Amino acid sequence: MKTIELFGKTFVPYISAAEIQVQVERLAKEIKAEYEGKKPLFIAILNGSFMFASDLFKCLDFESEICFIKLASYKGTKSSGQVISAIGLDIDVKGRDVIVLEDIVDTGRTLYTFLPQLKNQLPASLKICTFLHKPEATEYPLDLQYVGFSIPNNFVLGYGMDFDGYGRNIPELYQIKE
Ligand SMILES: O=P(O)(O)OC[C@H]1O[C@H](OP(=O)(O)OP(=O)(O)O)[C@H](O)[C@@H]1O
Ligand SMILES: Nc1nc2[nH]cnc2c(=O)[nH]1
Repeated sequence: MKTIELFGKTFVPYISAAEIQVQVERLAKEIKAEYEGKKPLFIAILNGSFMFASDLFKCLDFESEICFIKLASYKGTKSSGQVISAIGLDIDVKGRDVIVLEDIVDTGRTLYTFLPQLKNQLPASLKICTFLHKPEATEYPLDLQYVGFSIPNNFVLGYGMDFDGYGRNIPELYQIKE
């Protein structure tokens, strides 16, 4: 793996594609042990999760469903603060065993704001599976049941994650060089 230059920033190799695959397979095994026979519904949050969701889903050799949604955030009224709405959630989640798929939990704000909306739709169960977690950066309390890697609070690039729109297609993970 070589160094990558993007918009004046330097990124250095961090986690190889082979190491990623090992953790994806480990997560798939853990999920299978808990969900086989339950026909779970995976809800992957676009854009960043597309590569992780694809790799994970390929490893799940039992009946499961997946859909991809986009979260749009906008300022609500003064009293309601930030509002996040889900675009593309066209499957009824009521009574379903739902697993939300994320590429990264950083501050935790995205999921902390969005999960109550999913809970309102009364899934049978609701868990989070995230490829990356930055524990030092997380300000919002979240129960993360499945985590690929816990990483330090440095900006990462690749494996679906971008810097100003670019770098999502890199099959391994890079870290910013400070
Ligand atoms: O825990 P948080 O601090 O809320 O950060 C995590 C969120 O940030 C990224 O999404 P982003 O908004 O960059 O959109 P993208 O997936 O389209 O790149 C990532 O995919 C998570 O959804
Ligand atoms: N690309 C990228 N997107 C993020 N979104 C939240 N944290 C990160 C990060 O470290 N890298």
